[in-house]
Amino acid sequence: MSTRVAVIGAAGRMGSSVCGAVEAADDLELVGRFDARDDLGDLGGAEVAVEFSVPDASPGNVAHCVGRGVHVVVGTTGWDEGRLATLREQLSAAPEVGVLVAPNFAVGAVLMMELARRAAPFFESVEVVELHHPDKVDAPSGTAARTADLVGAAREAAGCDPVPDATTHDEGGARGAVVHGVPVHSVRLRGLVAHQEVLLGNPGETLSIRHDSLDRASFMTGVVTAVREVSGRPGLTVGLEHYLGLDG
Ligand SMILES: NC(=O)C1=CN([C@@H]2O[C@H](COP(=O)(O)OP(=O)(O)OC[C@H]3O[C@@H](n4cnc5c(N)ncnc54)[C@H](O)[C@@H]3O)[C@@H](O)[C@H]2O)C=CC1
Ligand SMILES: O=C(O)C1=N[C@H](C(=O)O)C[C@H](O)C1
Repeated sequence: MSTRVAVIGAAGRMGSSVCGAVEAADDLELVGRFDARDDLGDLGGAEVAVEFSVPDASPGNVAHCVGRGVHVVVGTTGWDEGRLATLREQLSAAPEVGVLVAPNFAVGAVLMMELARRAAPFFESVEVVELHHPDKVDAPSGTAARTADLVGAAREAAGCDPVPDATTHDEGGARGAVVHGVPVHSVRLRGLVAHQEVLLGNPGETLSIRHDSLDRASFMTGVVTAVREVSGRPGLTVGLEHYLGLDG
């Protein structure tokens, strides 16, 4: 029996790739493609929805799915703590439904975040540089925000000092955004897809942890894995690492 899948944001860069990946999988059946202004209705009878739209629309779309008992795999950015708390409440009324919110579905990016989290307490300095195609509407990227959060929390738990920085004049914001005490810099450049480097420094040494998504194919294995597993993981999961056994 195939799993019936709907894609929300289906006309977009990610949504159209996901439609192709679902169609190519023998055990999945694409039953609905939805984009802006479409009525999600019964989601074409889907058991699982995949949501790659825009940050402002994603919470409403996910709530619609949860309200109809449809499991959801969410890749859209913008899921801050407030939005996640609201989703947890919605899920408490539908305890059988599984939702995965993952800032990045590329296996290498998940490993980059985990390596950065583990390395961060051993270094005085840490900064994140994310680089993306110029059609991206949000900055910093969801991956960079999540990385900085994980790194900041790990440093806090280890009792690290704040990253050293003598800057007193930065009228133009050249030192970037600061997320959980970690400077984050965003580059938008034609020709790029999705890239990130975590830079760590100590006296006399640096460590760079870099991941490059050269094609949206990099996200599809993670998305398809999540579609297959989400119904067996009720409640809210944040991060693909939990589906890959990297959370132990
Ligand atoms: N988690 C991950 O691994 C990845 C996440 N992303 C994120 O996924 C999101 C989408 O990225 P792209 O596909 O590159 O953007 P895109 O702009 O190509 O596609 C977004 C699509 O959503 C549609 N849309 C707008 N409002 C909608 C609504 N109310 N309901 C349904 N659809 C609506 C748009 O018409 C468009 O077709 C972004 O937040 C991006 O950061 C992107 C790549 C990987
Ligand atoms: O918009 C993109 O392209 C991407 N968005 C996600 C993010 O903001 O982290 C994941 C990946 O970086 C590609």
